Amino acid sequence: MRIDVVSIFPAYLAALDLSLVGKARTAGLLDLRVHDLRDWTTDRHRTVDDTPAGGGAGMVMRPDVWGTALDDVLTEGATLVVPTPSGPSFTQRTAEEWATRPQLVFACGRYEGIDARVAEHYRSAGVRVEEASIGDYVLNGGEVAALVMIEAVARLLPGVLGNPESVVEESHSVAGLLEYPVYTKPPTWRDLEVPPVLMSGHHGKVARWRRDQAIERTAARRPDMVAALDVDSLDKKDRAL
Ligand SMILES: COc1cccc(COC(=O)c2cn[nH]c2)c1
Repeated sequence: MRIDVVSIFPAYLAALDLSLVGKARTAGLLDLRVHDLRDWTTDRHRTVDDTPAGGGAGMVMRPDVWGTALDDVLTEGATLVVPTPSGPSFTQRTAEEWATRPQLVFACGRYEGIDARVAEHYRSAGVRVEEASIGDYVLNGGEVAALVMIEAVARLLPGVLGNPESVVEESHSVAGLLEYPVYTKPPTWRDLEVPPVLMSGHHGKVARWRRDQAIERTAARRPDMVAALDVDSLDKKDRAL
């Protein structure tokens, strides 16, 4: 998979050279390229923004500079991702879908955002354009959101994570449930005990306890997710436990 990030703060993306994503790059599993949007400016001041049409505070990123940059970066079958507070929520399902794409191009907006005609132009040119939000808050730019989404996608790529089982088991992957609480040694720590069932060696009981914990946690912390639960599939899995 190829991932490109276009930003006026390319240094922000240096974190991608570390750990998991860094290993995936050196192993050739991920072709990650970071670009400075200002490389596509033509004026002496390397201007990327201008005042908002219709007035109002702040600045808007110009369509012409973004257009020349994205024309150079987008390849056949690419998905253009625009991190923005006003996009649909990025979830584990989104990460799973994007992990199958040949190329993701992240357009990191700053200021008040990017001229809306950029997304409109590429959509009408047949490019898959996905505006995506990582949460209901406003950041100063899309770079941090791009880091979040790239990590969530990259770790799903075959060979990137040492231990593939841990991808399946974990939170938000099992039937839309939150993850159960985890424990390790020592069996007692500051008078707190590991739940005895986990020390029983009875795998069926452990699996059921974990399932029950995941359901309880989801109901307590994320009632919104309970509404979307596929109870039948839960039942089926429960009967198998
Ligand atoms: C492209 O237009 C804009 C405008 C304003 C801020 C940003 C940066 O993204 C976020 O703030 C964000 C992404 N998910 N949750 C918050 C982009």
